[in-house]
Amino acid sequence: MNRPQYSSAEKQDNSRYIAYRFYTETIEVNRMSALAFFEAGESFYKGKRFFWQNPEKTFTLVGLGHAHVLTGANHQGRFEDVKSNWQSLCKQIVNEEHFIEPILFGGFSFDPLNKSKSIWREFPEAYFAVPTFQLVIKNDRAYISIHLITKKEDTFPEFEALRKERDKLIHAAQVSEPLTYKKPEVTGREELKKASYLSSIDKVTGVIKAKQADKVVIARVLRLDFDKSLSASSALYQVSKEQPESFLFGLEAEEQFFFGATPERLVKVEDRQALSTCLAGSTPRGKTVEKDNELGNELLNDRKNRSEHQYVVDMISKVFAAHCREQFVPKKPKLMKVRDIQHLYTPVEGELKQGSNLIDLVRDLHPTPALGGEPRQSALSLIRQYETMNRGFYAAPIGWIDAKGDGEFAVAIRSALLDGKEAYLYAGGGIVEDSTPESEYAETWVKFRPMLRALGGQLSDES
Ligand SMILES: C=C(O[C@H]1C=CC=C(C(=O)O)[C@@H]1O)C(=O)O
Repeated sequence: MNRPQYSSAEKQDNSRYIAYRFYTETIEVNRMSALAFFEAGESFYKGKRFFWQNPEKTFTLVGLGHAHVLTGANHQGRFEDVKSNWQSLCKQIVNEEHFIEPILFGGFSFDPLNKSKSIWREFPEAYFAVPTFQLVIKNDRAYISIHLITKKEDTFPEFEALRKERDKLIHAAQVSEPLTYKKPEVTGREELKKASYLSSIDKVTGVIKAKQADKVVIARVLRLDFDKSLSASSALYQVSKEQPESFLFGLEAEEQFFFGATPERLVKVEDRQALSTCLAGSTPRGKTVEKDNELGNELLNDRKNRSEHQYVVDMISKVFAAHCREQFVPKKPKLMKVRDIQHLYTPVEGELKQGSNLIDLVRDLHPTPALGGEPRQSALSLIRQYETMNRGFYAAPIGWIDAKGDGEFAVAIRSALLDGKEAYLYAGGGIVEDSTPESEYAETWVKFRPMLRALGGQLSDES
């Protein structure tokens, strides 16, 4: 794979420093379908696109093409590298007056120290891009920015060509028929390493009983086969129809596409106000209002789920205490109800201290005990030992940061990796002392549902 390594905004070139220049130009356009804009990039920017929409639908982001890529293979410093390279790049922004900030979008892998065989061949430990064309829809208004990051002095012809290209993309997105795609046809399904998943739950509960850890999140993979390759646009279309109340995300890396509909915010920063969400402890939705409320109340009062949840609240509160001046943590969780599942949910808020930024929070929060466990390091080594797979970008931070430092990262759960005619779906759950393989297995079926619905897979009766 021929991908640039970490690139900093200033590099030594012929023994003198030549700075990158970061040109950005934004126009406001008539509101258009973000998916249609994503689709408009199919011919020329395939493999270099991303999509993001927050659950409130107040912020939608699409990127086409790469003005600059930051990737990483330096697991110890991957967060720092992304942070400092982005800050250096932002210092090179030429146009002081830009009413829409340029955005860096991407994610990190779950655990770079996991050396299990990986199907995530196009996704390095950190993979971020500044798009060439950036669509932002916020407050019901749409903006398209062109980004050009170059060392060249004379960029006028290049920029003119990009303006023409931008206008073609806008036109294509605006005049296209409303997107509709048929549900894909699943031709096969395999629960990968099911037996070892079930026995890992037994082993991990044993380790927890022996007091070597308090909580460990164990996940598994389901593979779906199709008769033809699915397009990234059709996958996003299906997921946006099926899961409107979650974060929707999609990240292309050459011919692989990682996408999902996650209810879990890792952290958001806006004007130095930080917000995180503790989400752990789950039960299915009931078929009737009465049953739904009954299940919800049971969850709120269930000792096992409350203890799983509390580990997350304690850890996130600790990280916020280190990075925020004041923090606000409600004493008791509430319920978050999404289409297929209800969770215990506690929001944590604070105001960033001088010197801390969004990427520092991402670095220190990942993985929370909702995806790793408690204590973190023991949980991670137990996951490496027992999970027998490589999570890639599943359960890891995915999101964006702008040139001002505002941004938002979600936890990439309820997600799948599309790879040609195959899709790999991921789901896991928090294991504590009294977890059982049967109930954990059933819970993973509930967590597979968002992606099964999107990809046309049969929902299991076991859930
Ligand atoms: C690991 C997953 O969910 C986590 C997030 C919310 C609730 C969870 C739970 O109840 O176990 C998990 O910690 C997943 O969806 O794959």
